[in-house]
Amino acid sequence: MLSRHIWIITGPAGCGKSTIADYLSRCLQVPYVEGDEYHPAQNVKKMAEGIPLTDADRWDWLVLLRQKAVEKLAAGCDGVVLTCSALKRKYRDVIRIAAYNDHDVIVRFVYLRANEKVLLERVRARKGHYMKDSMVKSQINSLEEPDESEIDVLSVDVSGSLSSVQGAALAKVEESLGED
Ligand SMILES: Nc1ncnc2c1ncn2[C@@H]1O[C@H](COP(=O)(O)OP(=O)(O)OP(=O)(O)O)[C@@H](O)[C@H]1O
Ligand SMILES: O=C(O)[C@H](O)[C@@H](O)[C@H](O)[C@H](O)CO
Repeated sequence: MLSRHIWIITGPAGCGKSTIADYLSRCLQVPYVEGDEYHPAQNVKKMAEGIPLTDADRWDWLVLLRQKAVEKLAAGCDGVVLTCSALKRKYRDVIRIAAYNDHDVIVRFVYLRANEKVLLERVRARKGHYMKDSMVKSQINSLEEPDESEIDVLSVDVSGSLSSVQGAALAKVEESLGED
């Protein structure tokens, strides 16, 4: 059987996860699961009040996102694009379990790398979203950037224009598809 990919688009608030996930899912012609839609109401309420989530707040949500992605593959899709901040290594490990459970599944992270200044600019420019710029600091404090030991991570610098970031992300995904 052909391997099927979970492309998980990660990084802190404002790095462009939703924007890049939408683009990649259209290019790859696979469905897109928006992780933010699966936060329980109490998580959204906390974030909207400027209170960072804890590990305990995120745990069930991460397991649910893994399940949603696996369900798409089980339904016959060749792949799925999933957005999830996955700020810490142990959160990424929760998603990696999908590949341990089923060896036909390949998990690849696309980490959207941005400094605090870029994140603040993008969150401030965005209208009508519960995640305000006051949360960027806590996102960065929680972030454990993937290092070279996490060989399933494709890292993309997102400080450039949207079209350049889209191109760079797609190129890394296509290169990875060729290797897988
Ligand atoms: N490369 C880019 N250049 C300029 N603006 C961008 C770029 N990428 C994304 N944006 C804009 O930055 C804002 C944040 O992007 P987006 O909502 O996709 O981020 P996100 O990581 O999904 O955020 P969150 O985790 O808070 O939902 C949006 O207004 C988006 O249009
Ligand atoms: O783990 C987290 O703290 C959350 O997933 C956040 O990253 C938000 O979901 C996202 O930024 C919404 O704007």
